[in-house]
Amino acid sequence: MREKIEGYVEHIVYRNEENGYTVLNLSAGKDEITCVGSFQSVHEGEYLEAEGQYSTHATYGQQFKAEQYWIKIPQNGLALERYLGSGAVKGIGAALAARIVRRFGDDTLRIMEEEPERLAEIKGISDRKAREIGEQMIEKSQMQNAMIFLSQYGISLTLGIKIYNQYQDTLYRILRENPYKLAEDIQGVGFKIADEIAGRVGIRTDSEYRIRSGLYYTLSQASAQGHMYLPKEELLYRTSELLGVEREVLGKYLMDMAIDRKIIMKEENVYTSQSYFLELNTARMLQELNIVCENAEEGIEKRIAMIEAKDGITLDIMQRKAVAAAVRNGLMILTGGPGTGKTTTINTMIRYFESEDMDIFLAAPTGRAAKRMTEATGYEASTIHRLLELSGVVEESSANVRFERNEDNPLEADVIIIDEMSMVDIHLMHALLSAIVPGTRLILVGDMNQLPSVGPGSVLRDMIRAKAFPVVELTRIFRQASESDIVVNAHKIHAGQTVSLDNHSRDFFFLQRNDVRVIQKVILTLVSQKLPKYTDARPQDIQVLSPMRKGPLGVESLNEILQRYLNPPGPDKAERENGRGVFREGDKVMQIKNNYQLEWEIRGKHGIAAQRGMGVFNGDLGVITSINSFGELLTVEYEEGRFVDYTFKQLDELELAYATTIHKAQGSEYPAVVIPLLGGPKMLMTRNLLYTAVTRARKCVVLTGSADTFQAMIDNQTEENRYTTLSQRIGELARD
Ligand SMILES: Nc1ncnc2c1ncn2[C@@H]1O[C@H](COP(=O)(O)OP(=O)(O)OP(=O)(O)O)[C@@H](O)[C@H]1O
Repeated sequence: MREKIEGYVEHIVYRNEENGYTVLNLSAGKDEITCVGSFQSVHEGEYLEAEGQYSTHATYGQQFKAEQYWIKIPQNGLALERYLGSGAVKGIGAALAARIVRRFGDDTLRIMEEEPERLAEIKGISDRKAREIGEQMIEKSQMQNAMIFLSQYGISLTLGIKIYNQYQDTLYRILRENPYKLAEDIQGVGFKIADEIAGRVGIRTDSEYRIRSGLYYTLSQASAQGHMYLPKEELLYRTSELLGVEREVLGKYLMDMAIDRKIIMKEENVYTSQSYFLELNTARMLQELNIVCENAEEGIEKRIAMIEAKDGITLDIMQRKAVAAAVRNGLMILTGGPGTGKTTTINTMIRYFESEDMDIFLAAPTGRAAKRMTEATGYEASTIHRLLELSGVVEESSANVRFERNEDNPLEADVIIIDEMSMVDIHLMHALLSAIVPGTRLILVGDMNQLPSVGPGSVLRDMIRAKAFPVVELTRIFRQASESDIVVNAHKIHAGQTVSLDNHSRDFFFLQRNDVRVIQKVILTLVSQKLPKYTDARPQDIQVLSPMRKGPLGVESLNEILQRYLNPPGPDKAERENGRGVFREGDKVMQIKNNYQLEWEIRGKHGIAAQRGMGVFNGDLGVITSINSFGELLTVEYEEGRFVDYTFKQLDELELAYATTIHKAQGSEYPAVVIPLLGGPKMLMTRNLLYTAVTRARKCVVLTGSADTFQAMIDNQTEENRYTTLSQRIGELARD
C-alpha cells in the first residue's frame, strides 16, 4: 500500500555516493522510521516528505521504501541550525550555523533568501560570502520548485535533476512550448517520454515540434533495428502510425528538417545526418587505406613457401593468394565459412609480417572472440574496444563512445588484423578506421554468411558487395567429414542441401521429438548429464540456443526450467527478485547491452583489485558470485576472473543465460550447443539463423524437435533486409 510519511532527517546511516542509494533515520513525532531510497541530496536536519511503501527486511526489520520525496527546509530555530550545520549550504559549518540562527532566530530562512546581504553582519561572513549564500538559497529553492513542477508530469527525481541542470529557468518555457527538445538534449529522455509530457502539457498532436520529433524518432528506431536509413515512403508510413497523423501532413516537414541538416535525403532515402556521414566517412577512410603497397612485390611467393616449409604446412592456392594479397594491399578482406582455414591463413600472415619485423595488432569485436583468436594464433589479441582504448567519459549507446585512439592519436601498427568482422557494426568500424593511418595494413577476416551485426549496418557484406577492395573467399573445407560433421553440415545448410539426420555422427545429433514437454526434458538431461560427460565440459559450458524468447521453448521458459534444476534455491544462496524472475547466487547470466561505463576488476589475493578496467558488453557471460541485499549489490564474475558489481537498479542489464537467443550468441563459440526447433514464425526461422546456431558449437551440437522445422529452415532463404548504402558510397568514391 502506498503511504506518505514526513519528519526530520535524524541521521544518515548509509549512502552510496555513486547512485544516491541512502538509508536514513527519520524522526516523525515520537516514531523513528528507517527510510531507504534513492535520494539525490538529503541532509541531516532537513524536513522530508516521502511517498512509498513499508516493507520488512530479513535483517533490518521494518523499513520504508521511498519512491518519491520532497525536501522542506525547516522553519524553526533548532531544526534550522541543525540543517545549516549539516553542510547543506556550502560555506556554512556547525559553528557558523549556530551564530546565524542565534542572531536571526525564526526569521533566518527569510533573511537568507530575501536579504542575504544582512548575513555579513555576522562575524566570519564577508559581503561576498553573504552574496554567495544568497545565490545558493535561490538556486536551491528554484531547483525545489522545478522538481515539484516536473513531478506533476511523472518525471522521476534523477531525470528531473538532469532536466533542471540542462535548462535551469528556461525549463518551464521549453516544457510548455516544445517538450520534444528534451528528447534531443537529454540522455534518458526519448520520444515516448517527451510525447507523454507533451500530452499532459496539452500540445496538439499535429504540432510542428511533435511531427519533427516523431520523424526523427522513427529514424532512430530504424537504426536500433540495424538500418542506416529508411525509404521516404516507409518513414512516412511508420511515423504516421506512430503519431496518428495523416501521412500527407508529414511530408513537408522533411524538407525543413533537411534544410536544418537534421536529416539528409538522397534518392528518396532518408538518413539522420549522423547515419549518412557515418557511411560516407567510412567509405572515404576505406578508400584511403586501399592502396597498393610498393616494393612489396619482391619474393612474396618465395617467402610464403619458406614459412610453409618451416611450419610444416601446405597452403591451398586461395590461402596463398590471401597471404599475398595481405602483403600487397593496404586493405584486404578474407572471408569463408567454418573450417575453411581462415585461422591457418591468419597465422601464415602473422609469420610473414613477423619476418619483416612489422608491428602486428590483432583484435576482434567481442572478448570471447578475442580470446579464441589469442589461442588460435599464439599472439595476443584484444577486443576492438580495448585496442582503441575506450576512454572513461562516454555515454551509454555505442553511437557515443569515445576512444583515446582516434585521428589525432592513431594506432601505431604496421598491420592490424580483425577477426569476426561480421559482428562489427558501422559505429565501431568508423571508430576503428578513424584510428588507422594510410600505410598501416588492415586485414578484415570474417564469415559473411553469419547473421549481421547487432548494431546498425552490415559492414562486411557491404564492403564485399562493393567490389572495390581485394577480397579472397575460402571455400574449400579442410576439416575432414570424419572429424567434424558440424562443419560439413553447416556448409550444407548454407548451400541449401539436405542434411542427413541419421545420427551416425560423433558431433552432430538430431533428436526427433514433437512434444514440447518432452523436448524440455531432453534439453535438461542433455545439459545436466549427457553432454558434460560426452564433451568433458561443465554443465554451465553447455549452451542452449533458442530461436525465440517467448513460448515454452523460448529463452525465458527454458531459463526458468534450467535454473530450477541446475541451480535450485538453497539456504546458503542469496536471491534477488527482479521483474522477470529471480537471480540467485550461482546463476549463469548474460550482460544484454553494451555498457562502456561499468567497471570490472580482477581480484587478487584477499579480494584486492589487481587490475581494473571499464566496459561489459552485450553477450558477455558470467556467474553470479554474491548478492548483497543491504548494499543492494550483485556481483558477477566474467571470464578471465573479471568481477563486476551491479547495483540492484542496474539489474535490467542482466539476464539468466542457461539459454540465450541465437542472435545473442553471434561471435561466441561453446564446447556444446543444444538447439530446440519446433515450429516458429517464417520471418524468424531462416537458413541464416540455423547456420549461425550450428556454427556456434565446437565439439558437439544437438538439435531437438521436428525434422520438418529443420528442413523448413534450410529451405527458407529469407534474409533480414537492412537498409544500408555503404557499398553505394564506396562505389561513388571509387568512380570519382
Ligand atoms: N592448407 C591446409 N592444409 C591442411 N589442413 C588445413 C589447411 N588449412 C587449414 N587446415 C586445417 O583445417 C582446420 C580448420 O582450419 P582453421 O581453423 O584455420 O579454419 P577456420 O576458417 O579458422 O575455421 P573456424 O572458423 O571454424 O575456426 C584446422 O584443423 C586446420 O589445421
